[in-house]
Amino acid sequence: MSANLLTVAMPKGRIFEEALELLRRAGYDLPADFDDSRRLIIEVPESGMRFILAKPMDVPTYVDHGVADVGVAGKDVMIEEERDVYEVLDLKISACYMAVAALPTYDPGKDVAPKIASKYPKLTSDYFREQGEQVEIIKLNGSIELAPIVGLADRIVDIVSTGQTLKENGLVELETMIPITSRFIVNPVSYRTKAAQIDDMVDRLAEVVGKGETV
Ligand SMILES: Nc1ncnc2c1ncn2[C@@H]1O[C@H](COP(=O)(O)OP(=O)(O)OP(=O)(O)O)[C@@H](O)[C@H]1O
Ligand SMILES: O=P(O)(O)OC[C@H]1O[C@H](OP(=O)(O)OP(=O)(O)O)[C@H](O)[C@@H]1O
Repeated sequence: MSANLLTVAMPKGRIFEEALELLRRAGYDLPADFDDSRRLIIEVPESGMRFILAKPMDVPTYVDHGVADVGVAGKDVMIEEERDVYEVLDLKISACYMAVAALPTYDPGKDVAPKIASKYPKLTSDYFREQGEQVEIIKLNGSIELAPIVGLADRIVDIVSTGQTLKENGLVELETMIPITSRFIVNPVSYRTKAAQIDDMVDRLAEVVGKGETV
């Protein structure tokens, strides 16, 4: 791998397509078959970039360790991971929010230490500590809405986008917690050693994000 390329950690999955579109609108000439394979490293030397395709939750880890110079990560992941990276730009893509939900029959005053299921144990723990409520957190890796239905948890903390998953599983939202969008993140050392390349990328992205707002 050539060392002078800017390494960009991209989240696979939901955010990927929107992030790719943003990069293209920012003037990066990315191959049409960019996302058509199982390759995890894609070099685009003509744009001076190398992309590494990671699980969304892992993007800040790659950037923190400096194996990626920059990356794209959801605000949810940034809060949960607490990595030593700079969050330099709100890309305003993949918007959703974090919420507390439960079965409609659930009585919030009932339990001393209610069980809260979530994929985000740290975010959940911080939130309830700030609320002054003692809770027991049950970490799950997905299908969070299942937990209250089968009696594993009293409430859940999860991402809501359209609200369809809550609705189809008969859950109701109790509290809206945090609005989420994807962020452009930078490794602090890279920000010094590759300042020109990174500043240019931030400027170009900021330009299209700004334009997007007025459409
Ligand atoms: N409806 C949504 N559900 C989950 N994440 C969403 C949603 N809308 C936007 N996002 C953003 O997408 C990111 C998650 O992407 P994605 O669901 O592809 O990955 P994942 O959670 O690792 O999924 P999986 O474990 O199913 O592979 C979140 O960090 C969040 O910022
Ligand atoms: O409000 P909605 O538009 O329905 O989106 C929210 C749902 O999408 C995500 O789940 P995902 O599809 O990533 O599956 P998972 O439960 O396995 O994480 C999230 O965890 C919610 O369950």
